[in-house]
Amino acid sequence: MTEAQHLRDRGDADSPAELDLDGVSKAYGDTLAVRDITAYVPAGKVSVIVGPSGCGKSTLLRIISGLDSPSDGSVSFNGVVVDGVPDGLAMVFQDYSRSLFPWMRVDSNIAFPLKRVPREERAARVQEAIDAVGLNGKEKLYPWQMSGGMQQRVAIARALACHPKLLLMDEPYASVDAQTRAELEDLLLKIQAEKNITVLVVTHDIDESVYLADHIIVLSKPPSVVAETIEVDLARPRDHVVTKTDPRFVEIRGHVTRMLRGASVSA
Ligand SMILES: Nc1ncnc2c1ncn2[C@@H]1O[C@H](COP(=O)(O)OP(=O)(O)OP(=O)(O)O)[C@@H](O)[C@H]1O
Repeated sequence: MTEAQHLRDRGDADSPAELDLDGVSKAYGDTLAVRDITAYVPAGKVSVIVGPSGCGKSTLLRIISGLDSPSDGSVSFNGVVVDGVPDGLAMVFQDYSRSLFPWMRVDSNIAFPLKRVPREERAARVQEAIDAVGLNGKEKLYPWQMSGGMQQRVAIARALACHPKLLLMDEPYASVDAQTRAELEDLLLKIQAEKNITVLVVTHDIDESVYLADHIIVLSKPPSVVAETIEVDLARPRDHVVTKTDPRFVEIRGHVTRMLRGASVSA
């Protein structure tokens, strides 16, 4: 068996990551933000977390990314308990204006996390990421010379250049207009299918959750638990008109809406 095959069999090479959340709780002083969250994020799929405001979605992403630690329970990344930022994880935040460096051009912003990668490979990865998000010709612009949607493409390209096995996205499209949001949703689905990455998205937008997801993790009111995990059995590739008029889409959207509005998401 070659080294590459060995690594791949262990899930260490190009294969997407899986995540296991086992009884995760997080308290901030006297405030219990999440309690006993047990959930599975399968490899090579799009999982989406939805829940009422303040239910601890961002807290969970911080714990998964190793930026914060749980008060109880654990998160495993490919079977290894997370106790720091795992290799193979990249994150995209809502606020691109704070995550991109305004004094760096697009190509330098994308190359920034690749400092330890040899120069030729770094250039190839930057080009590959630019191609993936359709930023060709914009390499030498500064972020402030671009629209919000284009800036978020830069942030996504920077994450992709790291060749992530898991892409975490915290409300990634909450700051762009509806048309751009739809384009970026399709871009994410295209990239996820082409590159076979595990994607975990937090969103407030119920339409977006159903449109993107293979499965949706619905959190309850705080202190939060998993109220339900919903398998989204809609065909891929998805399309904003065809998918959103599918009776199954309407049914799942209605179910998630009722869960978020109703008593069924009470803890
Ligand atoms: N660093 C912190 N210190 C103290 N309390 C915190 C901290 N971070 C989050 N919290 C509290 O934990 C709870 C969950 O917050 P969190 O931001 O994770 O929820 P959320 O679901 O992402 O919220 P929203 O939907 O409004 O974005 C809230 O009560 C919040 O005030």
